[in-house]
Amino acid sequence: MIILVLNSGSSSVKYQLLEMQDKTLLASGLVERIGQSGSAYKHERLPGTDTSQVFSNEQDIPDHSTALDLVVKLITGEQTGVIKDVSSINGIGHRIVHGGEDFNTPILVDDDVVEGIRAQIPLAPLHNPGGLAGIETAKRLMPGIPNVAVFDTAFHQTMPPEAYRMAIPAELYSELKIRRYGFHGTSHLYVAKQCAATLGQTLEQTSCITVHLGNGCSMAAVKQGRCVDTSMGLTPLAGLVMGTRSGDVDPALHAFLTDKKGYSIQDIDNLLNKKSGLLGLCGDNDMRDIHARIDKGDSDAELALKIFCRRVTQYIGQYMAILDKTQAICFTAGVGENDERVRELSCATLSGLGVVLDKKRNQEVRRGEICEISSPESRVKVLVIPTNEELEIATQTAQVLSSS
Ligand SMILES: Nc1ncnc2c1ncn2[C@@H]1O[C@H](COP(=O)(O)OP(=O)(O)O)[C@@H](O)[C@H]1O
Ligand SMILES: CC(=O)OP(=O)(O)O
Ligand SMILES: [Mg+2]
Repeated sequence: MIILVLNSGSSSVKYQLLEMQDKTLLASGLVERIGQSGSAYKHERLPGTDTSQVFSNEQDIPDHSTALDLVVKLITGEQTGVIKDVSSINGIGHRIVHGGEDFNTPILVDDDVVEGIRAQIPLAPLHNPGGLAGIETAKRLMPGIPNVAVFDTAFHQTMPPEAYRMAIPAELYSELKIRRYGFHGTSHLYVAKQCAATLGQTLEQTSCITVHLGNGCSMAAVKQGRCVDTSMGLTPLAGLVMGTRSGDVDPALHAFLTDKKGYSIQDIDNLLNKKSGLLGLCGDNDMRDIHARIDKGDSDAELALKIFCRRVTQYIGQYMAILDKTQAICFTAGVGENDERVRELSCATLSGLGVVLDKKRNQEVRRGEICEISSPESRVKVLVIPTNEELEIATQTAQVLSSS
């Protein structure tokens, strides 16, 4: 079975083509800056093999439809391709960020599902439109091939009401479904499964904290394989400090800013989503640039790093307090997998909770591999686990297709 996975963002499409029998990656790539200047693609054929070939180019890519057209050309092209034509594809798996309360499992896309995804756009304005564009374009360019939607929110649907309800008037939940949803669920689930395998047990036997630190950052408390709490909320703005998102702030900030600066709701939304986080604190949002500045003695960059890591520490403490027994803390995604300083600082004050990092192991993490970075006396294992949202989406897509 051949599955195409599309992870459509607001201005990018990441894709993977996989042969599911042995989970071989046939091709992968990224189309970025869609609709902006400097749009470009990077495509890799048979990644990680001797014959691997990388193709890239800067070219005009005005919209998602053009981007997907390009993806189809790349995977079927004479030089770049790995299949003759799209009829070899058995199914297309789409990452959809917000599924609300309606979707707690992956689902075959029909008109009702499309409408359900559209209905959540107000709660994920940066993310859901790209996902929908991916589905609509796939239907047009690859008619007859089934589409499956895999939701970021699905894994978190097992949270109990005491985790997902907010302390605001109850009718706002019944009328508008205002509650915590949580995101990056596909990544949290994949990492929890990998954690279980690393500990030599089933997912149902596994209680761990998954720490996804990428562009967007979130954490999940996983008890016996099920999510019981997570840091993002109604939208992907809540919780941890992120590249450009504030994470948790005092809710009174909105009224105060309107009063003092005359900001509109839109202004504040934009401020907290796009101009805050690490970027707002120090003017840079890529952790690598922040370290380079700290190394030159920049105190704004240092403070931004400290605030970022302190929030991670606080959430780890919170989640250890609600899990009966935390077996492991798992760092993942761009920052979590690659940034030893963030991992060290985030765990620095946790020894009282039985979490002790081994400095050397933490520095010697090998890219792309699962590594244990806690010291032998640590009561809680600390692991670095590379995430693979696309593989998890492909696996779930294949399961839906096999059972439909
Ligand atoms: N070597 C590294 N050290 C620190 N941070 C890194 C490193 N490599 C990548 N990153 C960070 O990872 C982030 C992207 O993470 P990723 O999980 O790919 O995000 P997304 O999937 O949301 O685009 C970048 O913003 C960058 O700050
Ligand atoms: C939901 C979310 O924040 O996704 P990303 O990290 O891809 O922006
Ligand atoms: Mg991501």
